[in-house]
Amino acid sequence: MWRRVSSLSPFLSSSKSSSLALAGNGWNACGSLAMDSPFSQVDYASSLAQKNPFITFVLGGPGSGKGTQCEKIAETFGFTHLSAGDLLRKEIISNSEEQNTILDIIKDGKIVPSEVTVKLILKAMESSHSDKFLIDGFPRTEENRVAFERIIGLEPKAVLFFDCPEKEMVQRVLNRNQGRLDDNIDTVKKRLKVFKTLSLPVVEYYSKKGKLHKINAVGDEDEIFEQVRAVFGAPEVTN
Ligand SMILES: Nc1ncnc2c1ncn2[C@@H]1O[C@H](COP(=O)(O)OP(=O)(O)OP(=O)(O)O)[C@@H](O)[C@H]1O
Ligand SMILES: O=c1ccn([C@@H]2O[C@H](COP(=O)(O)O)[C@@H](O)[C@H]2O)c(=O)[nH]1
Ligand SMILES: [Mg+2]
Repeated sequence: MWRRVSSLSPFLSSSKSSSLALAGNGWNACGSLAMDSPFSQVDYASSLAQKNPFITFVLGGPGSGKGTQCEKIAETFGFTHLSAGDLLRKEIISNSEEQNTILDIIKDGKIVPSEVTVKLILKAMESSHSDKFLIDGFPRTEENRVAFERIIGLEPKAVLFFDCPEKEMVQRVLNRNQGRLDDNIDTVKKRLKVFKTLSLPVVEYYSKKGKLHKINAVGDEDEIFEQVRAVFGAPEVTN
C-alpha cells in the first residue's frame, strides 16, 4: 500500500537511535567492531552510524524530477543533497580506477556495483558533517539497499517516490540539454526497463515498511514542491 502524504516533522525532531541492529556483518551485539571484521569500511562507517543522521532516500524514474525537487528541499529544509548519479559522474572525470567501468555502465543504463556506489555515498556523508541527508537516485536495486544497510549501518527514516508517467519522463530527459551521456532515446529506454524491473521492488519494499511518501510528479515544479513541503512540515519545525 502507498502511504499518503503526511508530515515528517515529528521524526525530524526525534533523537531516537537507528532501528537497524548492528549485530552481525563485523559488529558485535554492543555495536563495536568485531576483532575479526572483514569489512574495512565498517570502521569508517561507525562514526556515521553513531551520529544517526536523518536519511531520506529519493526515488523515481529517469527524469521524474528528483534532482530538481532535492535542490528545493535542501534549500528549504537544510538537507545535504547527495545525488548518487552525480557522485558516479564525478568518478568518471576523476582518475579513479573504476572510471571506465562506470562510464560504460551509465552509457548502457545499467547499475554500477553496490560496493562502488555505497563507498562514494559514505565518503560524501562523512565529509559533509551534516546530520540531514537526501540521497537522490539510490538505492536502485534491492541489492543496493542491502549493501547500504550492511556497509553504513543505517536505514532511511523516510523515502520519497516521484511518480511520473513514462511519456513525461522521456520527454523531460530528452529536453534536459545538460550534456549527459545517458540522455538519449536508446539509453532512456534501457533505464526505464531497469527502473521497472529492479528499482520498483525497492519502492514496494519501503511502501510495505510504511516509510514511503508518494508524490505525484506531474505538474509544475512549485506545485510538486507543495506536496513535498507537506511531507517535511514547516521549516521552523525541521530546523
Ligand atoms: N515538474 C516539472 N515539469 C517539467 N519539467 C521538469 C519538472 N521537474 C523537472 N523538470 C525538468 O526535467 C528534467 C529532468 O529533471 P531532473 O533532472 O530533476 O530529474 P531526475 O529525476 O533527477 O532525473 P535523472 O534520474 O535522470 O537524474 C530537467 O531538465 C528538469 O529541469
Ligand atoms: O545508485 C546509482 C545511481 C546511479 N547509477 C547510474 O547512474 C545513472 C544516472 O543516475 P541518475 O540518478 O539518473 O543521475 C543511472 O542510470 C545508472 O546507470 C547507478 O548505477 N547507481
Ligand atoms: Mg537526477
